[in-house]
Formats: sequence, structure tokens, C-alpha cells
Amino acid sequence: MAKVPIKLLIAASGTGGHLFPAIALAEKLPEYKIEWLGVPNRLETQLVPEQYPLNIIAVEGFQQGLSLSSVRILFKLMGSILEVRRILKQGNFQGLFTTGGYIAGPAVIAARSLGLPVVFHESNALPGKVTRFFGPWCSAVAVGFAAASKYLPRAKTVCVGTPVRSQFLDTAVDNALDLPIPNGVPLIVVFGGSQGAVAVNKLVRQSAQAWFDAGAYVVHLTGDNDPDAANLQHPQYIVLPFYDNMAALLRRANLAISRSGAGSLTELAVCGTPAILIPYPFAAEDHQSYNAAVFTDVGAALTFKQSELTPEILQQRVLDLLQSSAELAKMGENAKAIAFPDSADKLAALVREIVER
Ligand SMILES: CC(=O)N[C@H]1[C@@H](OP(=O)(O)OP(=O)(O)OC[C@H]2O[C@@H](n3ccc(=O)[nH]c3=O)[C@H](O)[C@@H]2O)O[C@H](CO)[C@@H](O)[C@@H]1O
Repeated sequence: MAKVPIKLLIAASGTGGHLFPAIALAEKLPEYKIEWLGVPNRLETQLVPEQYPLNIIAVEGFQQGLSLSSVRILFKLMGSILEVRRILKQGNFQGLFTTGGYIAGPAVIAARSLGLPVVFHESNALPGKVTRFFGPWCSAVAVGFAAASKYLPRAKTVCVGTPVRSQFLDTAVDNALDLPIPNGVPLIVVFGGSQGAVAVNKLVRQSAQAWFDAGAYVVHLTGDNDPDAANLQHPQYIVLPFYDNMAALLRRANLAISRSGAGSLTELAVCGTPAILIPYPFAAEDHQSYNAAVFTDVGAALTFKQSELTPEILQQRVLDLLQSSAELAKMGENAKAIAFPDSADKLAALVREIVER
């Protein structure tokens, strides 16, 4: 008789940083029957592959302080928990995997209240509040950076790195770089997480002329919220709101200028791409600075606070780095040394161990 496949619900929602690791995990569990849990109008509606049916529920995050609106949110939260319990029960799911964020709260409560095993993946060096709160209730919390474990003293943590999309593990995809960049020219890639970073975009536009004069090309991924994205034009400048073939692009890049979201850093490490990091100053509890510190501490990147970074400083630091291929090579090696290219396999093994226990 054919074996009945194990059913796993994946609660991953909102940003590329939450979705890509979960998609990479799902790809490593081909024998499982996987469904997704998401919220309306977020990236999951575009990014989650069709083979994973998407269950949509309404969830909101808590604002600071208690107000009428937080009472309303509390009622909504209870509604979401009941909704996830119904999905888990009706679908006969055997376990839950989540990458955190708003959706994780109701998902973890619902699964644990039904006695189901839960694997949580936290990609940031400073775990989010949801992870710190719910981590101890989960069967295991897989962390992307070893530094995260010390903030989760009551949880069962395992360091597995953060899974990257399969394109990052397949060198044949270098052919996928479909941008007009001549061989041999220095290439700077600028990106600001999955949504783009308007403040970084502005700094880069103000600094780039000197890099063009030095012969460099710039690929600038601006996100689609930058009203000035079309303001700079130059033959050595390629501007796009979003680009899919990130593995090919980061492998070709001599230097990246980036926010320090966990997903971006993980990919920079896997590709061995040296970077200038500008943590997003408004990220929850400044967690991007903790991520960036992991890279600066091992000499894989230079980090600048956005509030202290002027176009002049950025322009000069990039020129200095472009002139020192030895320093760039060393930074790239240091980045590679902290990469976990087999993270998705390790996470899949952990999920199998826990769900099939
Ligand atoms: C603003 C904010 O709070 N962001 C958080 C969000 O990340 P957010 O999704 O913003 O950023 P991440 O760095 O984690 O991931 C960005 C992803 O988007 C991809 N990409 C980007 C641009 C592009 O053109 N094409 C493309 O594919 C990158 O390759 C990367 O895989 O969740 C992460 C994981 O919890 C956190 O570490 C980040 O701090």
C-alpha cells in the first residue's frame, strides 16, 4: 500500500526574508504534502509556488501600548487562532513550520493547542519578539546565526543557517545573468532588501558618478516605492525595481551595497560577496545592526549607520575598496567562511526528525 504523505503547514508571510527560506525548505521536502498559511495582500500571494495551496487568514500586529485598537486586535487574534486550528484539523496536518512574524503567533498557539510539533526558524541575529515569546513552546527553534541562541535561553535551539533559494546552490545559473555588463569591469550591486531602500537609493545616486569615472558598472535594485528611481541615467548604470536572478548577480558583483536583512546577508555569504552594509534604522529593535555586526566582526563587510553616512563617505569608501582587490578578496573569503550552503538540507532533516518522531 502506498505510504500516506506527511502533511505540513508552513506559516511564512510578508517579506522575501520570511518567504524565501520557507520556500527553500519546502523544496527539500518533496515527499511531504505542504500547504501555506499567509495573510491577504502580502508577498506570499505572488511568491509562493502554486503547488502549495495558500490558506489566507486575517492577522494584525500589536502596536505599542494598550488601546481600544489593541483590544480589537486581541479579538482578531483569537479569531485567527480558531481559524488556524480549523485549517490544521480539517487538513489533518501533522506539524507546523514558521519563519516568524505576525502570522507565527496564532499559528504556533493553534498548533501547540492541538498537540502538534512546531519548528520555528529565526533568521536574525537578534531574534524577534514573537520568537523570544513563542520559542520555548516550540519543539525546536532553528537559528540562522549562532549569535541568536543566547537570546533564546529557554528554547531548544539548533544553528542551521538560513536556507537560500536553489538558484544560489547551482553554479550553472550564472548564465542567467541577463544584464548588459561587459566582462572584466568592476560591478557594484545595490539592493535594499526585498522592498528596496529609498534612503540608500538616494545616497547611491549622489555618489555614483565617481564610480562610473573609475570604470565601474552599477546595478541598482531600487524596489518599487522610490519616486526618484528614474532620475539617474548613465551608460554604466542599470536600474531595476526588482531582479530575480540574484545568485548570478551577487556572484558576478565585486561589491554589494545593501541593507542587512538576514536573507540578504545569508546570500552575500553563500556567494562570497564583499559588502558595505547600511542597517535599516527603523527595523524592529534595530535587529539589522545585530545582523551586520556578525559580518563586520569577521571582516566580511563594512557597516555604516545611515544617520552618519554621507554621499562623500560612501563614494570614497567604495573607491578605496575598488582599488584594493586584495581587500575585497579577503572580505569575500571571510563572508564565505560563515556561510551555510547546506542550510535547507539541515533544516529539512530537523523538520523530518521532529514531525516524524
Ligand atoms: C525592513 C525589515 O525589517 N526587513 C526584514 C525582512 O527582510 P527583507 O525581506 O526586507 O530582506 P532580506 O534581506 O531578509 O531578504 C531580501 C530578499 O529579497 C531578495 N531580493 C531583493 C531585491 C531584488 O531585486 N531581488 C531579490 O530577489 C534578496 O535576494 C533576499 O533574498 O525580514 C528579514 C528576516 O526576518 C529581516 O532580517 C529584515 O530585517
